[in-house]
Amino acid sequence: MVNDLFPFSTLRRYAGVKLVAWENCAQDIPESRRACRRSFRSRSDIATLLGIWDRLWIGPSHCSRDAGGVCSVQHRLPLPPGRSWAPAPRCHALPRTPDLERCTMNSPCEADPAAGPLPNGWLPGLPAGGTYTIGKRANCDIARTVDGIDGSDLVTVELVLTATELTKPGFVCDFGDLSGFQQHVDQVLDHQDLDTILADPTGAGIVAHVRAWAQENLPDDVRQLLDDVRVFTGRLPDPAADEAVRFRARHWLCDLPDGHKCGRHHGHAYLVTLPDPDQPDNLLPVPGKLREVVLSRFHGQVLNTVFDFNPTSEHLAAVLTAWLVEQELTAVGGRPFTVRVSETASTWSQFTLEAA
Ligand SMILES: Nc1nc2c(c(=O)[nH]1)N=C([C@H](O)[C@H](O)COP(=O)(O)OP(=O)(O)OP(=O)(O)O)CN2
Repeated sequence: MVNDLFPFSTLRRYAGVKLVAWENCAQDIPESRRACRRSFRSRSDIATLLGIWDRLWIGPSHCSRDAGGVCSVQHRLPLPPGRSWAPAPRCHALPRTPDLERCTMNSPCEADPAAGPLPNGWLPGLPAGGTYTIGKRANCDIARTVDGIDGSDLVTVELVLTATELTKPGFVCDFGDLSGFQQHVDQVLDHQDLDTILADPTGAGIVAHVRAWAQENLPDDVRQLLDDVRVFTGRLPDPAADEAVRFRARHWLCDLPDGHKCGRHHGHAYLVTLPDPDQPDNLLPVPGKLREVVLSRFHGQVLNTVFDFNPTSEHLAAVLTAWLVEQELTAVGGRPFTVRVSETASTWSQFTLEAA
């Protein structure tokens, strides 16, 4: 009967990969809220799974066969009459699983013989004291006159927010809370002649305009975190090769409102840089050991399986800062590095350890 509902041939397709399932998730089972994660790998595991199949939720939402490390069945099992499915557990802390099969974005899971023990001290955990800073950028193409000369250009406006305590796990505030900023720049400044819109169309005038908008329009709790408004003129240069580590990885974020796009399983082309603590617009060369650890441990991975915390860019910046300290790698003057992690062209997060 079980085989009719969920043919063994279907299961066999997954026999070589790690199968993740959550037990006790059916709505009519009292302990369903305690989503209990189980892994099934071998044929005999799958026999066990068949034995308890009607108590399983097998999750389609976050993992896929090529997801990197954790793979799960893509469809729900049919239920016997009278049983109903609970909603999929949206977020679950997966344990750190360094020895999982490593999957690249383009190839199916296969064991990586080179994946030895994790580098010494990895992961150090999240540091206790320090400052988290996030930035959200919006671009506008503008015409203007500055000192009687044409000053038309591409202008990037950046909101900078700072916190020493994260409000929700991993967030200074959700970048989504700043979406009104992007809309304002798009609607009011972008593709406009600023001479007709602002009393002062220079960088200082744009900063004053955006600061006033932010004071009036950001949600109260977000406004309190606003530290700076910055304006850059012209195309921003790409960091030099030795000043950045680029990696691609997948994740989903917990503690976001229902329907938020970042709660879905998605991926980013990440950029890790080390701003000079004295001159944040200058980047320091990335130590080879940091490059190595980021590429070997993050690239092509599902970050939720690498960390046992919400893999926001703030958290990534913080653990990398802590790791550099643990490795005794320091910035100019022997000070701890500040690490910046950027998920998208318009967002970044960085962490600076509290001065000892
Ligand atoms: N404080 C944080 N908030 C969010 C993070 C984060 O790491 N820290 N991450 C995300 C998502 O992963 C998302 O992909 C990036 O955020 P988003 O604002 O949506 O950035 P975009 O560049 O895609 O901006 P759009 O204005 O939506 O184009 C969410 N929040």
